[in-house]
Amino acid sequence: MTRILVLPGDGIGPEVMAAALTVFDALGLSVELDHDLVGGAAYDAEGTPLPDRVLAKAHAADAVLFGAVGGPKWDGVAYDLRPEAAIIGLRKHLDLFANLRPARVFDRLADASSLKPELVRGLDLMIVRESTGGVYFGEPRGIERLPDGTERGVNTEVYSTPEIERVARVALDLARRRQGRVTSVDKANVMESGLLWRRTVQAVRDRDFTDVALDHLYADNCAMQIVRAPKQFDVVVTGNLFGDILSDLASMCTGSLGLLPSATLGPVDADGRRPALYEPIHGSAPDIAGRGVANPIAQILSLAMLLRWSLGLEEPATRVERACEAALARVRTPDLAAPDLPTVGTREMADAVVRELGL
Ligand SMILES: NC(=O)C1=CN([C@@H]2O[C@H](COP(=O)(O)OP(=O)(O)OC[C@H]3O[C@@H](n4cnc5c(N)ncnc54)[C@H](O)[C@@H]3O)[C@@H](O)[C@H]2O)C=CC1
Ligand SMILES: CC(C)CC(=O)C(=O)O
Ligand SMILES: [Mg+2]
Repeated sequence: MTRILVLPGDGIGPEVMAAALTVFDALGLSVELDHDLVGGAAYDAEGTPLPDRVLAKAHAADAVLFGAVGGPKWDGVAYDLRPEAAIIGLRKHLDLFANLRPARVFDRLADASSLKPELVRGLDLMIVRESTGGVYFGEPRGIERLPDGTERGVNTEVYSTPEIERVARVALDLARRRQGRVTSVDKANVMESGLLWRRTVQAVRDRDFTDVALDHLYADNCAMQIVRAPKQFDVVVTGNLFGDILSDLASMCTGSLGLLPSATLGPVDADGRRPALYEPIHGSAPDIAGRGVANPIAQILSLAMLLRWSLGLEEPATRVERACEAALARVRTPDLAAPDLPTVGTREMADAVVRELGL
């Protein structure tokens, strides 16, 4: 039987996960769920944010549904034991190199964006973020004490040709099934890793994807362009750090960070299996955790991506997405509060989605 590993994590993670599972239950699919600890919850219980047991289950599962990890409680913990090491570790161990972060504006939510409705209405932007390399993983790293008693913090941005090629292929291939345009984002003007990024993406396009239009932007300009005219973009492909930042930025085109799901995909193996993890792009939101007010839509849409990408269940995936849009036309969590609509909590939002599933 198909098996999904469910890892709620910390802060609002368990709250939005419970909401997504309410929707999952309502679909009545014959899929087995296995729940386990990750992040700060696992660190507190077992002294490690990513127990070997959980990693083994993640390898064996058909897909992982992940909530969020982290929080101020663990600020003093060493990086390799911090809650965030769980998501970084899962990406690395499962070789989940392509993090797909779609920012779509639901018609009824165009007014909820921080930008003018006409700038965002109809927006369908796909950010493809490389997620197993770059400065989050590069060596050397650390904080060292210098002879004069001051300290120096070091992180290293590293990308190799194969790492860039494989994520470029994912982005170019996706564009083929969309509007046929990719924008590659780097800082080639000041960073050698960026120059290699730019040359390599261009070479992949020129060799195998001549039907796809490719252009290049510096990351600072791209951030400005996303706010100025987001609809100019189709697929954006970029490294780990820029993709992390630009996707949070893009979320506000849609109205809230609480709306953006993601899929993180690994390489397809000889048996046609592809490791994959699905999670909202937001974090554990400690400032609102425990109050039952978090927006669960990003987590629910992550479930929809899982159904489509890992289980091939296109129809239920589309049904969940449509139900989210319909529910948002009726009720809102506080992050998207509208004067003419009732403001509800996480659980009520999930119930509203279930009501719209049309089962
Ligand atoms: N993949 C993961 O597990 C991630 C973990 N983190 C971790 O999460 C913790 C908090 O990080 P922050 O910088 O505060 O980022 P965050 O994404 O958790 O929150 C940023 C802001 O957005 C709001 N927000 C986020 N999700 C929301 C939702 N579903 N509904 C309504 N409002 C929402 C929060 O209340 C907060 O004001 C840190 O420990 C960080 O390392 C951050 C990003 C991703
Ligand atoms: C722990 C961080 C790298 C997570 C994050 O901000 C993200 O993946 O968006
Ligand atoms: Mg982030």
